[in-house]
Amino acid sequence: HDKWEIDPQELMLLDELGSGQFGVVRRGKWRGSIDVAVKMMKEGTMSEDDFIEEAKVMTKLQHTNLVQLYGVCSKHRPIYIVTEYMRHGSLLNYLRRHEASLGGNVGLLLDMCIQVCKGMAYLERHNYIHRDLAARNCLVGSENVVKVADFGLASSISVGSLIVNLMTACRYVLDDQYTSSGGTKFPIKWAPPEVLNYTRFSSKSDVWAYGVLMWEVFTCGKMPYGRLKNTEVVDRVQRGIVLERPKACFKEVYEVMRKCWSHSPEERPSFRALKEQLTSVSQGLL
Ligand SMILES: COc1cc2c(cc1NS(C)(=O)=O)=CC1=C(NCc3c(C)cccc3C)N=NC=21
Repeated sequence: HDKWEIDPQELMLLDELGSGQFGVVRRGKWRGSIDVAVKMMKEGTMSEDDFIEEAKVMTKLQHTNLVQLYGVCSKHRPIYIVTEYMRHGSLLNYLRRHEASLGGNVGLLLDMCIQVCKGMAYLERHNYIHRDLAARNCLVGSENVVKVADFGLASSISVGSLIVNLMTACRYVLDDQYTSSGGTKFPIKWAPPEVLNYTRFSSKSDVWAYGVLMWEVFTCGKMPYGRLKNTEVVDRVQRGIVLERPKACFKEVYEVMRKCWSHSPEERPSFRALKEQLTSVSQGLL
């Protein structure tokens, strides 16, 4: 990926952007004026190949609703991945910080969902599975632009998705964001039955997670299933109990969420179909 190699001399690193969901990320300036975000590979937490793999996946995927890769600095350690800078940070933080102004604005909430849906429809079209879609893994830029990020685990369905499934499971073990004492804290609350039971990831398991993301958006960042323990959530999901309708969410939109939570993956709409449904609901609003 020499095409994607960035000269570290052209990068000026600024403040840290929180070492939360995305690992250690810092704001930066590239060639003096371009705002960027720089993710450093944490030594020893994940293999270098996985880190470079994430960058490789990002070089293949370009869409207005996917966080755009600018390049990598792989000639020194730690390795850097450089992307466009999203000034409002994660969608989850944005929703929680702006509940007052966003709460009543159903049109804006729906528009954010549609933007994520467009990014996911692009991944679906290119046969990539995200595997960890949630509001914490989306980023917000100027003018309420929302982009899907952290598709580091995305992989093409054709290429050994079983291996990636196993890797995914281990990543959740390795990555301290997902482990807690005693067992891995797999993002249970965004996982459909077939993932909970057989780690069978697909674009339709991404659709289930997208339904939960819609619920996060319309509740302005509430935790799905509140304080229920993971075991209780697994039990409910397997018994077909789904999240309740958020107050801010009117019936047509909730109906779309519910379809994303169909027990069998085949009954869930594709992202392509979701995009049509949600845009027509949104036009009905105007
Ligand atoms: C303003 O606040 C932020 C802004 C960003 C941000 C986090 C915050 N703050 S926080 C933690 O949400 O509170 C992460 C990024 C990012 N890309 C991340 C990225 C890189 C660099 C490499 C590979 C993959 C990915 C996803 N572009 N802009 C921002």
